[in-house]
Amino acid sequence: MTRNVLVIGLGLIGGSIALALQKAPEVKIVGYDQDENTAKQAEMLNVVHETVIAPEIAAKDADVIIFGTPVNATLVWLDQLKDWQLKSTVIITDTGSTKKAIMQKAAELRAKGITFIGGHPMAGSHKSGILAAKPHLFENAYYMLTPLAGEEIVHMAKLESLLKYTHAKVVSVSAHEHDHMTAVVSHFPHIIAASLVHQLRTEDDNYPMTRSLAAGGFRDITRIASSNPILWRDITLQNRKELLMQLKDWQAEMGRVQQLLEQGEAADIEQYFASAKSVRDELPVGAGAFFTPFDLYVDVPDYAGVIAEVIGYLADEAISITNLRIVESREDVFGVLVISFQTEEDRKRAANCIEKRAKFETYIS
Ligand SMILES: NC(=O)C1=CN([C@@H]2O[C@H](COP(=O)(O)OP(=O)(O)OC[C@H]3O[C@@H](n4cnc5c(N)ncnc54)[C@H](O)[C@@H]3O)[C@@H](O)[C@H]2O)C=CC1
Ligand SMILES: O=C(O)C(=O)Cc1ccc(O)cc1
Repeated sequence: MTRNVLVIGLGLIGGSIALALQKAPEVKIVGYDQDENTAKQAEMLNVVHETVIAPEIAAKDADVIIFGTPVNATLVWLDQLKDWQLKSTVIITDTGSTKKAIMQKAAELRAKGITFIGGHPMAGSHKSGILAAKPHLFENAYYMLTPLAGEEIVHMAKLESLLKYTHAKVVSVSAHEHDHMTAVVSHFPHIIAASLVHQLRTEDDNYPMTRSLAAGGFRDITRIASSNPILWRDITLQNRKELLMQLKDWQAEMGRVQQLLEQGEAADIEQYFASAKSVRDELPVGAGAFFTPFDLYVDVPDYAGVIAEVIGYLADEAISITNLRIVESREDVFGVLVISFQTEEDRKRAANCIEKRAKFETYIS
């Protein structure tokens, strides 16, 4: 029997979910986006099977409804859908980066007999919009569910039987655990990235050249400052309490750094970096990664056609790539070519192939 899925909000995440779920058998995916142009593109690019001009039109036939909207917009919809005509068996979920406020609304929905299970795929990018959507975005990433206490197992099973087509690792946590952990690894780092960019901007008057030197490390650590400001405004507002606690810890940490600098003890400063390095080096690779997990760095000399040469070797061995970019971190003759793969296996094969055939050094960041 056909499962009707309604996706509301067809940007990076809603679009990627819709594309991934098209691999499920007997699923019809209907989409809605408040932006008409996005809705048109969703149809043209076959991200969904069809679109509707108002979500309540498709909601009455939906077996599953998924919100891919910014978290404040989701709260507004959750209020409105209390008056929609819905199947008694419908499962409603979202993809939002915050969970506490959304699960408070879920409790109100439960009181009306409507099932809402919070969801958050821990994969994405600083890019937004439907054109950035891809079916494999969530592969190998954690997909957190935040059911209300006492949620029925059959409801969870129904949702999970669909989400398995994202090939993500589905785990359940409480809304509080969710908002605490994501504040640490995702939301607070966005604030730090934005603040570093603001700090760079203050250099413009006296040292305008500083910007041109912002390569390599600075670009890496501030990539997420290029994310959609509306999305991050809403996430920050909804997770304000956790973020204020993170900020307090950060200020204490900076106090520790200030002391290290004032004391100027080489061994203590080295230890500070060494202990951070050992924790960073032990972080799991590939699991729960936010961006392309399987990047391979290739040291390539600067001559015409070098990229085509490397890609040619990979094509010869039928190793498919998902992305390609140059990191402009060096001013000398060597650049760093970063090639992304879908799996660890592909990355290993590519490293062997490039080292053997091109004799260029490769490494993993
Ligand atoms: N960007 C990321 O990497 C990740 C984002 N998320 C969460 O996923 C959700 C969507 O984020 P993205 O896809 O990145 O954003 P996006 O900006 O790419 O897409 C959002 C879409 O929702 C539409 N929209 C906005 N307000 C709407 C409304 N009131 N009704 C209907 N449609 C509306 C927009 O037109 C747009 O197409 C957010 O809740 C975000 O917190 C979750 C994981 C990763
Ligand atoms: O691009 C990145 O590294 C991200 O941080 C993507 C991201 C954004 C929001 C989320 O809730 C989860 C992941």
